Amino acid sequence: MLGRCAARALGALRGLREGAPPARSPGPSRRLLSSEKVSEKDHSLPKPCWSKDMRLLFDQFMKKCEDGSWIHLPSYEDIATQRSQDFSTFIHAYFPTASEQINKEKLSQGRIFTRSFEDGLGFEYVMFYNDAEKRIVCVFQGGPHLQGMPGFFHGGAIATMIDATVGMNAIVSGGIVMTANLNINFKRPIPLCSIVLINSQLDKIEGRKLLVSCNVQSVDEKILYTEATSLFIKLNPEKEFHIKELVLNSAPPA
Ligand SMILES: CCCCCCCCCC(=O)SCCNC(=O)CCNC(=O)[C@H](O)C(C)(C)COP(=O)(O)OP(=O)(O)OC[C@H]1O[C@@H](n2cnc3c(N)ncnc32)[C@H](O)[C@@H]1OP(=O)(O)O
Repeated sequence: MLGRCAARALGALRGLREGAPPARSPGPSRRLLSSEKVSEKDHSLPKPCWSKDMRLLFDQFMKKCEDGSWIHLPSYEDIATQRSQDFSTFIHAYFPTASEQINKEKLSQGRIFTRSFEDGLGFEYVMFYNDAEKRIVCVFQGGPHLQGMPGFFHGGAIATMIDATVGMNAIVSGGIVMTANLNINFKRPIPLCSIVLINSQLDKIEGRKLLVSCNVQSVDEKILYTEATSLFIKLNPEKEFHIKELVLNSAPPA
């Protein structure tokens, strides 16, 4: 019951952004003009580069969203710099010395790393959040530019997707957080261009610390590729930020 209420509340938050695609029936993304600096395209919706299996998994999870137990998380190229100035301001105020060293001219070109590749070549993924269970499942299809050893994914690419998934779980559960520690056991190499499931779970919150674990499995769950544990530190223990809303409605303004 509580879980459903939370899911409805999250769903309501989604609706705050004008033109946000509804959770149950995602619409097509608006075509970009070449002059636009930041794309409004929701990269977590089906694209031509998605394989049949990726599309099938997306449809299965969207079905699970229908009763509100799971929530589809949209994903854009930019979150902080365009959509929420106060988010950037907070982060820069938390790290004043590091902030001074940022090249402000380059800042406007900032993009979320996992969304900076051409469609199909890098990270294609979609995340679904279960509020009652504090879980995120990420369906990940890595492209050919993520190669490490010939024919397999680069370990750094896997680590990146793990960090993005457990990080999103920590953000949705705890607010503004940063990765303090990430431990990864690579148990089996992941064939290049395959689709895997990244299952993350919030294990514990201890004051400012959030512990999140995850595994990476084949779609049929027969192969356990990777296991990881992580520690996130909450930066805003007192200050309430609309970070959940920001994540769920993270499109830059039109
Ligand atoms: C929306 C799209 C986003 C998608 C998700 C993306 C997720 C990606 C997230 C990232 O990759 S973040 C980038 C990588 N991380 C960093 O650059 C963080 C660098 N580290 C820091 O800036 C600071 O160490 C940090 C902010 C994490 C903590 O510094 P603080 O000064 O705020 O906290 P402090 O050092 O006082 O530590 C608070 C508590 O955490 C504990 N702690 C901190 N770091 C720890 C550590 N590494 N291991 C164990 N414990 C640690 C520390 O001992 C202490 O425990 P107690 O409260 O019990 O005394």
